[in-house]
Amino acid sequence: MKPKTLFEKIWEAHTVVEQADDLALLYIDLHLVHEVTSPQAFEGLRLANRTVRRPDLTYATMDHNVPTDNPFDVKDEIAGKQIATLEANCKEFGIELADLRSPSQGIVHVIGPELGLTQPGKTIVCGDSHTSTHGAFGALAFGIGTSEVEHVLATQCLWQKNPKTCEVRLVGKRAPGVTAKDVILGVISQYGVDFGAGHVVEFTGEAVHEMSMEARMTMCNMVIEGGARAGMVAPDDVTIEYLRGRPRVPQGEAFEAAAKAWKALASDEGASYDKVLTFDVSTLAPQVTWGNNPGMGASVNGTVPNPDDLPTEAERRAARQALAYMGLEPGMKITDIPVQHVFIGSCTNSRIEDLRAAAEVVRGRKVAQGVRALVVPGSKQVKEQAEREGLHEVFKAAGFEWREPGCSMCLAMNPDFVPPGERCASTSNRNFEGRQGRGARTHLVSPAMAAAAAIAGRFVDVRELMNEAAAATV
Ligand SMILES: CC(C)[C@H](C(=O)O)[C@@H](O)C(=O)O
Ligand code: SF4
Repeated sequence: MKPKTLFEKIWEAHTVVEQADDLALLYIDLHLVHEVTSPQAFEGLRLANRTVRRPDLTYATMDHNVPTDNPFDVKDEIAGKQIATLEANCKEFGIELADLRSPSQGIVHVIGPELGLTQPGKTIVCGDSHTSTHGAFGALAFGIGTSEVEHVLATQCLWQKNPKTCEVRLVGKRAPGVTAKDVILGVISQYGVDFGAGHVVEFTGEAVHEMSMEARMTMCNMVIEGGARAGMVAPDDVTIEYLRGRPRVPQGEAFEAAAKAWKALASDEGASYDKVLTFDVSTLAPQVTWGNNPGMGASVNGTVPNPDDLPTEAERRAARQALAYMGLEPGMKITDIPVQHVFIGSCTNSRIEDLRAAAEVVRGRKVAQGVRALVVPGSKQVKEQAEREGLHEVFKAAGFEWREPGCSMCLAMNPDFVPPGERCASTSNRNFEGRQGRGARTHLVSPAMAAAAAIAGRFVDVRELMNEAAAATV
């Protein structure tokens, strides 16, 4: 039998019918829904007098619009309407909803995995581009548009063009202080924001299998910023142990049987990909983006590039425009860039491990004068866990604000935003113009690097602070 990739196995198992021109009708195992991209989809169902085909495979939450200081105090009219509409739609169509009072509420890509809804081998969709996050479990997970949301609600199926496959082989061992966020930023900087266009990426190699599920999720979350359709990691023991005992996974014997099937999903020896890239993580330093796409990044101990040095006219033009927007000079040291805002949160980096890493850097230190720093846990469960571990006290004692779960400052769709011309060290995934507010200047970093920037008031190599901490404990 021809060896198959993880992607091919899932794709074939879910193809209901195929069309000659590379189109397949896929069965969808899990449909996640949030308040921003669902209202018209439900309206479409109503107008056509349709019901939701599989409410039991559909799960909704609210995250984008929720104010994270007081979730119940929604002042914005559109936000309030979208939240109320989701509530009404879930009731009308019989869909389970993690609403603002639910202990399960949080960012859609954080709660799917932690509830165990996300499982290896599933096809998972959501009207949201960062649905790729769930691929960390060896699922085929991708974002869809609102008309597709309606199609899946009505039929539980979706037409998809057969994508190509791309292996991103991670080689070497990461140095301490270099995180999954740095790896994915490094990959996108090296291979460009469209390296994955038309492809489903599978991360392979020891460096990814050594990673925790949280770290794998960070990588798969951001793979779409490299243009990919989805990201995946083959299920292994780390995957199985993360899922064991979660509320929505099979329990007991059934779990063991499922685990066996999940492990068999891994790409077969000798399976081939349409494209193979390798990335050496051993020489990587913590990354900081300086521009307006996630591929415009540099090592923290490097400099802002001089646009004149770039190879193509298009790159030179893009870099000039980015530097003008970002208010940066060519050749300046990354560590000379000051920050006024620090945001630790988003579906990229708001899980418990992210908060632990940031708290480790912050412990016993103070946020620099003039810096506003926010920690926004990705879900109620992350928040509770962090509070059980006392992380909130570490953050608050240092001068951070400790918030309720939501997308928050990741995008300016709720009251948390960065004012024009001000700069933010952000653990989110997009640094586009205006992403965190009109005129806001976003620098993407890991949670540890964001925490270090909060303490120093500028970008610093977090490894220096880690050494200090280590020295202090000897
Ligand atoms: C609002 C939503 C449609 C959007 C997305 O699809 O990604 C948002 O989550 C984002 O990160 O920009
Ligand atoms: S946290 Fe940011 S990237 Fe993630 S779903 Fe929310 S807005 Fe999109």
